[in-house]
Amino acid sequence: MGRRNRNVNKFAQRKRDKREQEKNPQTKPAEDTRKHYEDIVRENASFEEYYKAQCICPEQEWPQFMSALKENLPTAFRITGSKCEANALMKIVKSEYFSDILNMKLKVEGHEEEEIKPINLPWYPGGLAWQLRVSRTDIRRSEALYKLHNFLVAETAAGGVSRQEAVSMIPPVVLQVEPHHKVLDMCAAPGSKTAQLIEFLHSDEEKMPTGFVIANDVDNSRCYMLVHQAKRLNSPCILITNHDSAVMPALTITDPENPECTKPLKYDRVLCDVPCSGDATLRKNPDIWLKWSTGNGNNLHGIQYRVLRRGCELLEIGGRVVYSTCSFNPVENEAVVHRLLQEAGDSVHLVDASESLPGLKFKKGMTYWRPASKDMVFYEKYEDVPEKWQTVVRPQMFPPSPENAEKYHLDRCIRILPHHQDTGGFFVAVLEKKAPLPWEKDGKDQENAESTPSKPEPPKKRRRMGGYREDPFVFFSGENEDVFPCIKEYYELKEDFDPTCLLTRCHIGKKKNIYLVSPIVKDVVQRNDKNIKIINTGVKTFVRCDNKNMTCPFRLSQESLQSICRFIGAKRRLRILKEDLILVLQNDNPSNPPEIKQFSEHTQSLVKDFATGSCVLEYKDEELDLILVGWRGVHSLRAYTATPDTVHYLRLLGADYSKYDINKFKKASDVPDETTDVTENSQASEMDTSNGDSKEIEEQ
Ligand SMILES: C[S@@+](CC[C@H](N)C(=O)[O-])C[C@H]1O[C@@H](n2cnc3c(N)ncnc32)[C@H](O)[C@@H]1O
Repeated sequence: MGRRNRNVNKFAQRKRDKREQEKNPQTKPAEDTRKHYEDIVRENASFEEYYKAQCICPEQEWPQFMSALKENLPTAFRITGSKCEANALMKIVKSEYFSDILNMKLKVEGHEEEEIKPINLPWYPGGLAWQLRVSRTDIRRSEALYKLHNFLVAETAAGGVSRQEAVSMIPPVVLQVEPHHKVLDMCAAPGSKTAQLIEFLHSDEEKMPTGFVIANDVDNSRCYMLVHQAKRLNSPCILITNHDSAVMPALTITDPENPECTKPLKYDRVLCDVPCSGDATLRKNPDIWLKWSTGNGNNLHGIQYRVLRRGCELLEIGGRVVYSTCSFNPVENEAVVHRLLQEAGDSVHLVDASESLPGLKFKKGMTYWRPASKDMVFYEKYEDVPEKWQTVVRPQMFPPSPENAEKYHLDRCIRILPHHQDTGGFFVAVLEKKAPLPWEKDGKDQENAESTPSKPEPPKKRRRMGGYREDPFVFFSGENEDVFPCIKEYYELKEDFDPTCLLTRCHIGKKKNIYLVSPIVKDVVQRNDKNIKIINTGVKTFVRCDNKNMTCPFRLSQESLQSICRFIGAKRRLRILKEDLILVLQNDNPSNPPEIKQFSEHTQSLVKDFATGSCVLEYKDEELDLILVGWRGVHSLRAYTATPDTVHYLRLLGADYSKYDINKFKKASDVPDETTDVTENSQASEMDTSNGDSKEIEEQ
């Protein structure tokens, strides 16, 4: 897995906003909505009454709770990518960015001067996550912080940093994903937690994980946000599906002990980050102050329970489910967990996950609460609920009786309140499956059937599925697949490379892009693509490039270089010096690449007998181990990187990238001509986001 990314959906969003505005001039443009957010009065009497009555926070902390909730949310981010790149970036962050702002105070409109003070989140593995005491908007609007802002934007685009709310990072941490785990993310879009799951899956960088992540969402258009996330992380071990997870079909895989047979796919890890009222995100989404009502939580309890229940059914015995929401409401939280525990008997237990979150302040889960109807009447027991509310306030929403409360250990749930450590609020519960669920034991459940001989699928009625029809996933048949022999020869692919893990997205016609998946993902796709709508899988590996100076019609793509590099022979690899790598990166204009005579003697001698065409550029020192897609032209050598990646590598190499580091507060006339903005205002970076793919190959 590597880092990489594109800004395309931001660009596309702006286009959509513009089109929407043209169609419907009443629609407020995004900037207006932001202004409107600032005008919102951050108060809601029902919200206060409801949560005071639930005792969600100790009485003496109530003022701090409410005042934290009314503040804007601090910025948080994680450093991502391979271990050596993450370590190098961490050093740069601390020395170049944080040293500048450590004692800086920022005057934010309408507030006292604020210290920015970066805080390392003690509970995040590897110390890779940080929080700054200023909001995203404050960073964007402050000239004093323009370099930090540029850094965050460019590294987010390059995949070196992920901006994510601090508390939202918790569920993947407590899920404890390992490289061999089969993971299901049931409600995954837009995918910030999926990204973490993939990072944990790839924690052993030496090997391709034997596990995988299925990222699912019911909303077809939101599934494309997941595609964007997956592309950023370049993993061949992810599959994006589009289904209602409350009725997620049981998929099948080949039984490894009996390859002639299939068995039901059970997951080792399941994340249920369910749809919720979102009232713990009030700091980020102040419009919730305007529309908050008890009805929201009550209406969501049912779907939240069904998703969790299905998650537990699909879980392997011994496996772990994490249930999370960004809501404070016990009806959406403890009540859902309690309902599941009650029905599951001894087969599912709540786990105390606090040890895996050292230094995190939180409140233990509640064992008592009172559901309320929309008119703010609170009920002690279901029998008190008037008939007209009985379909809304359901019996399963009530807490356990005092004599039963202890056995469920609801206090093992974790509730984070905004004043605990100046974050958003959050709820998380970790459950383990100890035995089959009571309704799985009767043997009637087909999904639990043992290994069964695989037979050809009977023709099925094609279900109508939402959204566009996806292109097919067409796997290579093997060594003899028409284009494979020339690829194998040109890149000297090793014998252990399995060509059947390559696929294209068309049955007929010239193959254009060739994608790679891991063997287990191939198995899941091949066995199930008629049972579930698969939106996307595979990482772009070879791209058609019919070029007269290359004997193979396919060049490498940066996206899968981390996965495929170990199979590529010495014939197509160039280990160049630091100064030469800097030279290609600083001269990334495809129409004017550096000529071979400009390189060091070392590199010139390597290139002398090196055939023209696509290749791997390698650079290694005590700290860095970089691989980039390159192109050896007749007279030139260049890297095939998109602008954010170019900046990322120059930054890691300690080279000059000032031409990209624009101070947008300066007048255009003050900025030298050759500068190229890589911040979010730059159309250049947004368009040029395809890892160099959009740049035509020059040939001399
Ligand atoms: C809280 S968001 C998930 C956030 C996501 N896990 C992340 O970290 O970026 C809830 C998601 O659940 C999806 N959703 C709602 N009902 C669903 C269902 N029945 N099955 C699957 N997904 C559902 C929504 O479309 C939404 O994208």
